[in-house]
Amino acid sequence: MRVVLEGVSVVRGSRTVVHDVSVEAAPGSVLGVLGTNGSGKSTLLRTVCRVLRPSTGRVLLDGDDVRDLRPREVARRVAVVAQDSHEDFGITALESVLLGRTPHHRGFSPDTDRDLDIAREAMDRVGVLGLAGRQVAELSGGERQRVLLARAITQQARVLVLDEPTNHLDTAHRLELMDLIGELGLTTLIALHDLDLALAHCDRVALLVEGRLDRSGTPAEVLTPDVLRDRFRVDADIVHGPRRPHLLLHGVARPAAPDTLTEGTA
Ligand SMILES: Nc1ncnc2c1ncn2[C@@H]1O[C@H](COP(=O)(O)OP(=O)(O)OP(=O)(O)O)[C@@H](O)[C@H]1O
Repeated sequence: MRVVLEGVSVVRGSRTVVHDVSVEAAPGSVLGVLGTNGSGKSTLLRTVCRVLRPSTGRVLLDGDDVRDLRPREVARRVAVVAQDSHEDFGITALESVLLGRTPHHRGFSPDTDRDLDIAREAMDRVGVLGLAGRQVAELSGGERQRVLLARAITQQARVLVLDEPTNHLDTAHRLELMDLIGELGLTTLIALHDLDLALAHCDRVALLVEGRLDRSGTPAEVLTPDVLRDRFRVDADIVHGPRRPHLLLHGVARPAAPDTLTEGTA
């Protein structure tokens, strides 16, 4: 499914926090949404699942404006793993994952054996089947994050929206999650702070700066040493390892010397 954002602006409170962003994710591709804290990544992603409405512009799912789709239809097309979700207390991990089947039910019909099979298979794929009977409230942050991913897979949507899904994960689970996203073959929009993961696992990336699209392209086109210094305040290089490119971080970029800053203004 193709996801197209056309001139999307979003107002939160009294401020416009996303300005006129146009970006596209091709069917089955992984689009990384990058930017420093507060640059508007979560806000932009929330327009795709219609949690937030653009004040101007539109979001198209295979050509259909999400505003014209009923909530159930949006949920059938788009699965979301939000940042630090605190829902689901008082239920088990399996019950939480089964909530992913809700858009496929009529009214309050009970879960079927097929729903259970789909949920268990997703949990197995994400490596959390062993947690099925545990209370969500008792899980670690990383375990809960993986349960939420299993729920998103259980939803069987063709678009996956992930807001910082690697936040709580240890190194191996981070890499496994990014590999799994690739294997799922869904159109994926993913907000990431880990630029090394973005470099290796995204087909394209969109860089937001203060709510505006600064640039987009392949990770190698966007994540150049100049952009890393100017937009992320880090000194870094891209190095090519045997299996994939890596971001080699040297440290925080030093601010430009005062004489450089005033150059040309005297
Ligand atoms: N409910 C709200 N009301 C007003 N402003 C908000 C609200 N939620 C977020 N903002 C502001 O919108 C801007 C973008 O926030 P957003 O959460 O989209 O950024 P982000 O890039 O996802 O940040 P982070 O990397 O820190 O998660 C920020 O300046 C934030 O303070």
